[in-house]
Amino acid sequence: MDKSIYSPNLHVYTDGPAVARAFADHLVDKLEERGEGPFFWALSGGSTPKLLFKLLAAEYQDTIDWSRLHFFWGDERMVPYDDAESNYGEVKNLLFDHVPVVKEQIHPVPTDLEPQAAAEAYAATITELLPQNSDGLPIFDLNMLGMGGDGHTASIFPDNMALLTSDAICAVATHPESGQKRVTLTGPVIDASDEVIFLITGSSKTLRVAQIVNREQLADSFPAAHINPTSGNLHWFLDRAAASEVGY
Ligand SMILES: O=C(O)[C@H](O)[C@@H](O)[C@H](O)[C@H](O)COP(=O)(O)O
Repeated sequence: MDKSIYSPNLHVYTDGPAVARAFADHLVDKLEERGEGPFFWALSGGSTPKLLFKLLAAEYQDTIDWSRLHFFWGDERMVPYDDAESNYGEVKNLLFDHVPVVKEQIHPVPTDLEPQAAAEAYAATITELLPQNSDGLPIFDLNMLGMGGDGHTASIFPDNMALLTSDAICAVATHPESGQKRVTLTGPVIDASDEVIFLITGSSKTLRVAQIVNREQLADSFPAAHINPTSGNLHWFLDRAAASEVGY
């Protein structure tokens, strides 16, 4: 990792709910800033996003013009949508069933297909709907990511760092412990996003966050440490627990 260029904008909040609220308010600001037109948002799975989806459903019904939003996923588990493991199913239960989203603007990974076919079909949808940059890569307006305890992000795991530089838009990944098949956006597509925001909370992430933000040697082995959007709009929304070993 080129230590001279990797420096996420850190935002530290009291706890998980405060991180979720900060993200929700940022989304409102981003939509206002854009004025009008479609807004392409890639969601992530994980625990902190659950807090966000519940908050949006409870308090942001009237604050957000839901008709502008197109929903995608940074990664998805290859399970049925009604499976407890489904990232899409999670958002449907916590958010989509409670706010006036436009059904046709929800673009889940087609997990009823075989993994490779699902990745190709999902990539075709993304290519069809999103604007592209000068490299022909789709531009998400906002890419929301988490970071696993092993430093993975989306479903780019430490044992498959090649996905960080893949020329595919989406790829099939395998969870290193469970063997679960996933579809994930690749590193170059994530880095083509107009803005990338990591939501990282809890003491289980303290060491990893410190290793990456303090640019310790080990950082190179964590996929999350390599996400660096060409826009420069890289933000880490942390709670105090996750940020407690960051050297300012
Ligand atoms: O599908 C997934 O599992 C997520 O996309 C994954 O990348 C997640 O963001 C991290 O594992 C962090 O999850 P937590 O926030 O629950 O620690």
